[in-house]
Amino acid sequence: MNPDTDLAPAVESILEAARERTGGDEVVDVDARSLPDAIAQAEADDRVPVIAEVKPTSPTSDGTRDDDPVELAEAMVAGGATAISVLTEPSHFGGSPEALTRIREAVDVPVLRKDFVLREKQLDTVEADLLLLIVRFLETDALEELIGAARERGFQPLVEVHDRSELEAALEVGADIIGVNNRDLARLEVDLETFESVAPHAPDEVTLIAESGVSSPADVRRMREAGADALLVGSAIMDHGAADSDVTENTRRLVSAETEDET
Ligand SMILES: O=P(O)(O)OC[C@@H](O)[C@@H](O)c1c[nH]c2ccccc12
Repeated sequence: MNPDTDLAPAVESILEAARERTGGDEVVDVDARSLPDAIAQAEADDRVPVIAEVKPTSPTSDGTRDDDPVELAEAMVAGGATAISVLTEPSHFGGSPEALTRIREAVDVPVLRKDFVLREKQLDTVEADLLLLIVRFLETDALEELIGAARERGFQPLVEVHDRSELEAALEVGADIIGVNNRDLARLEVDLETFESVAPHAPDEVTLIAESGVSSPADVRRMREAGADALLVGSAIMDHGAADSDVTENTRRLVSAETEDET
């Protein structure tokens, strides 16, 4: 959309690092686990569909968790997570493609690769079920090409938007899994109203995900009432400030937000 304008300094430096990174040489061929199927299964079990994120740290988190990523992912699945998101960005999020590969071997839910993908070459690093593409960083033509290239390799593209015009751009190029990021990439502030204002403009057949800033069962219910098919939650589950925080319990609390009346 407006590549590289008005971004927070941390985001600028992440993009700079991403431009330097290339993927592997072997074109991957993924047999993807379906996110819509996993969401339907969660709904059938009365679990709120939560995509729990393994994020060792971030530019906005108040600490770093150096737990084994596989143990974290398994703890999230034990808490009822529908899918796992894994940050593979190394410079600001403490992530790695290897961690994702190990997690995908260890769990049987869909796994999202969360990174700053700018070029097709970056797609060939690692097999994942879903691949994040961020509209903000990509011209429409590049977005369309990357969606095609991702699908050719078997990935389900999850296209991230932040406002209505980005949503229109995503729909125009055929995105069918769309995440609305409540965090803006200019000031890095979170506002759940972002999802509420964008969601009504998405057609029903799109799988719509509320991303970022969901920290309590009340937030979960608020996003679900606004039309979220699933929620993407990192910080509230990782709880970076508390190294011994129970990731399974943190996940379960959000997953059961519609069946237990905790606030
Ligand atoms: O930790 P939170 O506020 O629950 O947010 C998770 C996830 O939405 C966030 O990590 C995220 C959303 N879009 C991104 C793009 C790149 C890196 C990270 C992200």
